[in-house]
Amino acid sequence: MGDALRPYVPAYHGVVVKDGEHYIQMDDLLRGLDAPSIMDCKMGVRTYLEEELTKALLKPTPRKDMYQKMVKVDPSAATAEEHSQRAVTKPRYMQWREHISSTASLGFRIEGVTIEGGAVQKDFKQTRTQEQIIDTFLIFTKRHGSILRAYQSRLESMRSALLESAFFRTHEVIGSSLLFVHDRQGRANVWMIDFGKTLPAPPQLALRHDVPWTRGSHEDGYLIGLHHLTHTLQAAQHRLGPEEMPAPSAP
Ligand SMILES: Nc1ncnc2c1ncn2[C@@H]1O[C@H](COP(=O)(O)OP(=O)(O)OP(=O)(O)O)[C@@H](O)[C@H]1O
Ligand SMILES: O=P(O)(O)O[C@@H]1[C@H](O)[C@H](O)[C@@H](OP(=O)(O)O)[C@H](OP(=O)(O)O)[C@H]1O
Repeated sequence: MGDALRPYVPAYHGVVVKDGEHYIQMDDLLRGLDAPSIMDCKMGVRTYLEEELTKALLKPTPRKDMYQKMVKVDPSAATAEEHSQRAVTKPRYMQWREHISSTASLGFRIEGVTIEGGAVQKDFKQTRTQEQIIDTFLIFTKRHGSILRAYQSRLESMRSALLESAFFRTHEVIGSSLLFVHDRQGRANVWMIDFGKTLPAPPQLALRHDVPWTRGSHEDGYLIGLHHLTHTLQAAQHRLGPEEMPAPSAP
């Protein structure tokens, strides 16, 4: 693709068929890195497609697995009816997930973290406040200001590319992630991944990506998330103290 986003996504190498299954081939973003640390942040204020909501309203499909996941976190979250059915619909579950995490308020949430090749930590369902997210970034980067700065700078240039991108202008980006990757040598980068629920927006709509979603608007709030994520990285650097701050610019 010749789009402005090209430098921010892993290169695509076509589809291969193996044992009857189709696989997308793409660049391995971890290749050549020394004990990489990885954080996956799911972007946007909404994490389900409008068509999933329409389907659920027309024909509600009870999801027992989602009810179980919900009451495991908070038994009081389900309504009396949901308790009696021991099931919830998918949009109901997804909206609840958005509100207990930072998705609804900040437009992104932490999904998973791996530090230097260790086990994947996925216990971020209730990580909601900026303070909690700053703490997670400080642990993830082991308080290295240079890595936090590199991440912030990459997000700033990504924002410019998003504003230029014809693809972004015309697509609703749902459930996509930013993958933060750094290694022991201090290499740090951020990539856009997971476009499984990225769809062309209806042609009559001009998507802004920086306004809250209302039903039928197809807005995803991607730029709301990017804004808060960038500010969170900046706030994390302020927490490091003067010795880790960037050199002040000349007056
Ligand atoms: N190009 C890549 N190079 C290296 N690792 C990657 C790459 N793409 C994805 N990953 C890793 O795989 C994880 C899952 O990726 P992705 O979300 O795109 O897949 P998925 O099949 O949609 O999985 P899920 O259903 O869990 O979201 C990411 O969090 C990341 O750790
Ligand atoms: O993170 P959780 O709390 O485990 O919840 C899952 C998560 O929200 C996934 O994004 C979603 O897949 P999609 O994004 O593909 O919809 C999945 O739906 P699913 O169970 O219908 O796959 C949910 O179960």
